[in-house]
Amino acid sequence: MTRIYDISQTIRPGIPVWPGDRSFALNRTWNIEPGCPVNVSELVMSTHTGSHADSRLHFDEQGVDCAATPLDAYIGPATLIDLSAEVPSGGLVEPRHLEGKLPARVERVLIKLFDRFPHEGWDPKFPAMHPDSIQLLADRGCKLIGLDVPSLDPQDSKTLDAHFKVDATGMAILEGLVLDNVPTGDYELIALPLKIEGADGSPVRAVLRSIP
Ligand SMILES: Nc1ccccc1C(=O)C[C@H](N)C(=O)O
Ligand SMILES: [Zn+2]
Ligand SMILES: [Zn+2]
Repeated sequence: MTRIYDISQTIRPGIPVWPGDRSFALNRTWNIEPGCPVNVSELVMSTHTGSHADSRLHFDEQGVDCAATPLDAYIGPATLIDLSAEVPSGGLVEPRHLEGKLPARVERVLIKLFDRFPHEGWDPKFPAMHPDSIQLLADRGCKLIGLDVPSLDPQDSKTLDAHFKVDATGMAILEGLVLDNVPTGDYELIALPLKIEGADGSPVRAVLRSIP
């Protein structure tokens, strides 16, 4: 019997977003009433709201958008590890944190960095990735990195060292996952970005399916 773990944030009014970014809104544009058989709404949101995928366009003006991003990285075997006790607030995931926790080859890695996901708040000191850790993952064959924190890089980064190292290694990026209450181990990941032309990021409905 396989089990599905929903590792997605609930997109809702008031969902915490990157400081200064667009708040989420769901606005009703049509209402069921005489002469109108349907309710229809519009979404107003940052492309980096909640659990999302970055496209290369997010940090590279010449990068591909979500509509042109290859999908193979977003479906398939993934390994979830928990570094929330090892990496301090404001710290970086260093290669030494990964060496004892990952096999020699790994296709996709999800890393839990929050002790408890801050559903109602924003932690500006969220842990992030050292670029050398990205290289270590790439050397082990990794083609997707997923985190529970809002960015691969620290909130105050202006150089985006981890993003550019990911770019150089061709890895796909998921951020803002909710990895609480999921046992560490091996799963099938399904987390497809929407096919939005021109988008630098896209919300995903990310799930992990247990492997029988
Ligand atoms: N909304 C923003 C506005 C300005 C600067 C960064 C963001 C981010 O969301 C960070 C993004 N999630 C990232 O890929 O690191
Ligand atoms: Zn992002
Ligand atoms: Zn990012």
